[in-house]
Amino acid sequence: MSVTTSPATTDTAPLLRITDLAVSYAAPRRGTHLGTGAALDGAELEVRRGEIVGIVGETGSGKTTLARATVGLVSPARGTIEFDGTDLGSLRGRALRDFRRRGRVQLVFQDSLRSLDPDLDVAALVAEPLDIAGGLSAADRSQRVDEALQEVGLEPGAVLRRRPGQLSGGQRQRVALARAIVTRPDLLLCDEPVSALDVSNRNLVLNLLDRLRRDLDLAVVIIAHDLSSLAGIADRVAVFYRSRLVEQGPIREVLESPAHPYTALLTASAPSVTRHHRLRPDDVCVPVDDERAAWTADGGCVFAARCRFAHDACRVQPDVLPLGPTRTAACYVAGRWDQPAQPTQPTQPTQPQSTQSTQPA
Ligand SMILES: Nc1ncnc2c1ncn2[C@@H]1O[C@H](COP(=O)(O)OP(=O)(O)OP(=O)(O)O)[C@@H](O)[C@H]1O
Repeated sequence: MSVTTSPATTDTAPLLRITDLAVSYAAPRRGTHLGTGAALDGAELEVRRGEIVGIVGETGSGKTTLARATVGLVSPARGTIEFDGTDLGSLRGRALRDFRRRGRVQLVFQDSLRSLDPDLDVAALVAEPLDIAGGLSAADRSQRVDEALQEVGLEPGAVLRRRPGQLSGGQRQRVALARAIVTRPDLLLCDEPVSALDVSNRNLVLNLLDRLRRDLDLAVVIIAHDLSSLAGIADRVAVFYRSRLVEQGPIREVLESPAHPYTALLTASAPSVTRHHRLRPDDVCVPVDDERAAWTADGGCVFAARCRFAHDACRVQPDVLPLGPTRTAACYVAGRWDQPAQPTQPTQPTQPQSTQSTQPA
């Protein structure tokens, strides 16, 4: 697919600002800190109108939890989620109900076959969020449904009376998107929107998301397992590992010179999207080390067990530190893996060197 450039700039205020977000599905065990068993710990994210931000990380790293917390499906244990200047955690009662009803933030679930009610036809599925919002005449409601379907490239007459089981995977994903945009949201969170699709449908859906953010001035968050589905479409990327944000920045910079060893591992595992360096997984990873795995369990760096560059300092989880105006990483040796880690001090903010020059011998 075509490579896009960011229409959003960092000068504009973020539509979504997530700060120090922590979520735990189970109460922390006595005497342990939240990090032990937390689904998400200290997540940060900013998303602007017209911007696509990718969230990438391995299974269980907290990506879906971040999206679920943003739409209020799980409650944070700590941190704030600010949307268009409002702290969503401060909303109560009627204000909260009104916010949810308006559908300004929509989540497209990972599996459209399971998330769409199999007994409803497309007309009812797409109209449902409008019915929750209320206030539309039958004619307006039907017009909005038609418009949303056309916007995602579906001919209303051909699909309105079909049920999810009578649609192809690509069509179902489009219906899920039509349902999400029918309320004219400002922010769309898409959880693995293309992971169940074949390559041609993947590109169609990714291109569609790209067009929607432009046509509708949407802020879009795309959750993915792999960098390759984000490379051609996202403006920025946030990388998660084991409930932690380990790196974020403009996607081209992150791909060309990953600062965190885990990001480097991801890029090394996706050579099709990183023409610019010669990293191999073994350059950043070692077989899991039990001793350093224990560091993680005791509050150390979440990546220490696999990291070729782990150092004594990594017994303490590094904070997310700025590497430049638009880039952060949580690593004591971010992008400077050929230099010794500081035993007690985190690295000072610095631009990562190009990966070529940090290539381990
Ligand atoms: N409803 C739940 N109850 C208990 N634990 C949960 C629940 N949902 C997720 N978790 C746990 O929280 C952690 C983060 O899960 P999450 O689904 O957010 O990760 P993810 O990065 O989206 O994974 P995937 O890519 O597989 O969807 C995992 O350890 C997971 O097992």
